[in-house]
Amino acid sequence: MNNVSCALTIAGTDPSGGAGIQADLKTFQELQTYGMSVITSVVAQNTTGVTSVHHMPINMIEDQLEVIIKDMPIHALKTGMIANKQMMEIISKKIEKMDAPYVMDPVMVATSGDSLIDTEARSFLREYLLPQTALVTPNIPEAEFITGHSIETLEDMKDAAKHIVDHFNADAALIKGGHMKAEAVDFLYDGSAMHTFSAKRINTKNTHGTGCTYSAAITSYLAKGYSMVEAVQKSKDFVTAAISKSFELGYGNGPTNHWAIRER
Ligand SMILES: Nc1ncnc2c1ncn2[C@@H]1O[C@H](COP(=O)(O)OP(=O)(O)O)[C@@H](O)[C@H]1O
Ligand SMILES: Cc1ncc(COP(=O)(O)OP(=O)(O)O)c(N)n1
Repeated sequence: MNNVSCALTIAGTDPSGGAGIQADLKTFQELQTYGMSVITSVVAQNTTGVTSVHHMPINMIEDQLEVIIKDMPIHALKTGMIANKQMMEIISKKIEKMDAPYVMDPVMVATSGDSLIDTEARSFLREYLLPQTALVTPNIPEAEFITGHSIETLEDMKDAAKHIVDHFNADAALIKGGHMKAEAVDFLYDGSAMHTFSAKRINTKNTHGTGCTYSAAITSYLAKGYSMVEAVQKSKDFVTAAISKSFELGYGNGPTNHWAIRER
């Protein structure tokens, strides 16, 4: 009987290696979790932006999911880029068959400003996928879209986390503060308590894939059996270290460094 923790990512690709499936699998490996992946879209992008996108046919997404469900243990899973409603419908159906905590990274716009999801899918994500989540991890713009409220202050962030849990039935919501000017502080509401995770803001442009890395780390720790609060705290430490040791690669927002913290 293997005692390895297995994590699944359902997301798009990033050939530059900083975000998407590539960032997720690097993070799973760094955190000693067996990583598996289902590709939703092939994205031609680098640290400066997105050139083109090819969406997988729905039957290809369904078949990738089915071959994993039939054969492999899934101890936790995450979703990243899911570009349209048809993809969300089939992914939602398959997640129902997985008895595992589901972390949603509601990827909508890349750091470069390029949109990664259509408007119909944004609404479907809110109405149908959110209630299936153990945790949703929006950044400020994504949380503003989900709640329909503007977020200017730390109190607004806390209100948004509570609103998402109370009104959209996510089990927990983690509002990430990278887009705020102050410290890098995030708020987790788990249905009963508000938890704060903060770190010094690091002066860098290398934040390509931070959200992907963060949600993949949380998925790893959940797969390993940590509680939600423990998983978020350990992942916050991981992503902060990754940003602080990020590489100067590319002419745009460079990638974070996934071997910043290695648990031995
Ligand atoms: N310059 C920074 N210094 C330290 N932490 C940061 C910085 N930018 C973002 N973070 C942290 O990285 C994580 C990702 O947040 P954010 O960048 O807001 O999400 P996304 O990458 O999805 O836009 C959060 O924990 C956030 O607080
Ligand atoms: C395929 C794919 N998924 C997600 C992203 C988002 O990455 P990035 O643009 O760096 O934004 P954060 O991870 O920091 O939220 C992407 N670009 N491509």
